[in-house]
Amino acid sequence: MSIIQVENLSFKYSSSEKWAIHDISFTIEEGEFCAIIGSNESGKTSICNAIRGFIPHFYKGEYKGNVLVKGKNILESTIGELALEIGFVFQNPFTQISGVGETVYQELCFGLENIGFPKDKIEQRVNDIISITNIQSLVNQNPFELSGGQQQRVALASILVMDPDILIFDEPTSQLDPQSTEEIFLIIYALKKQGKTIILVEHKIELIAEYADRIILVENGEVALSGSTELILSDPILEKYNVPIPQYAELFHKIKERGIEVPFIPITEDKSINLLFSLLSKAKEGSECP
Ligand SMILES: Nc1ncnc2c1ncn2[C@@H]1O[C@H](COP(=O)(O)OP(=O)(O)OP(=O)(O)O)[C@@H](O)[C@H]1O
Repeated sequence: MSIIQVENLSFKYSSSEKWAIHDISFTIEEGEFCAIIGSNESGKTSICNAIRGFIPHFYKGEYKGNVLVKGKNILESTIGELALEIGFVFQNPFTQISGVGETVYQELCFGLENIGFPKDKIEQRVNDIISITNIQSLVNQNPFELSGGQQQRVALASILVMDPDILIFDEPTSQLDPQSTEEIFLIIYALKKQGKTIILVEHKIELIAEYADRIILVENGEVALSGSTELILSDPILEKYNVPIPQYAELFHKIKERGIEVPFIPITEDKSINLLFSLLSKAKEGSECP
């Protein structure tokens, strides 16, 4: 059974005339890293909100279809119950930090204390997450006095202490510099390796190319394309949806246009280098022929 099943889902916010999500269906498998891409206002955040249950529990409007998480319809769970299954990391870490504690450490303990997690196990859990998110040096600081990148790691840690099986990231690095962005992606990838199911909304196509297993491309509230990351991101059709193709794929399309035979279009640095070496050694062999 798929961990997430979205069946003929449509949603129109009560304040809007337009369907934000229009009759979409897809499934996400346990342990999969799925990126949701698409142009602005295409419906990416609304889909995440629907999986997390914010739609229709918090955002009201016209709702059709079903979202099942681990086989259970989200309409049968409260937002609080869904929080134990699905962690949601927002664009702006500031909104995510509760501020109940004066230090990062207290902030991280808060969620667990709130659900009555055994007191003797809190310390171990919190310390594990501090190490995964690499925030050892921040534990005694006030979370509101940290940089954006540090705050995002604390926000992420506060979600991870709850140990949800599914993690949704909605443009988690849009306000971060390249180094903090890379750090967040490395953490997300480590979580995937631990078996978490990851859903990521992100515009940074090179990072999606590097890390995601699968892509769902959304346009006007509908699923326009869905498939493996390599298949979707190597296809120039992406530009029709205002999504750039990765620079490596673009380069190899140009090489192909010049008449050089290219066996496949790579989307990552590693695969591009390997392919380049193989093309060069073929060319060398050809030139050495008598
Ligand atoms: N709270 C809301 N109330 C009313 N309409 C909304 C609300 N949130 C989103 N919408 C509308 O729903 C549609 C889809 O928006 P959504 O934010 O889901 O798209 P998105 O692809 O995540 O956009 P972006 O990339 O710009 O963040 C848009 O037309 C948007 O104006």
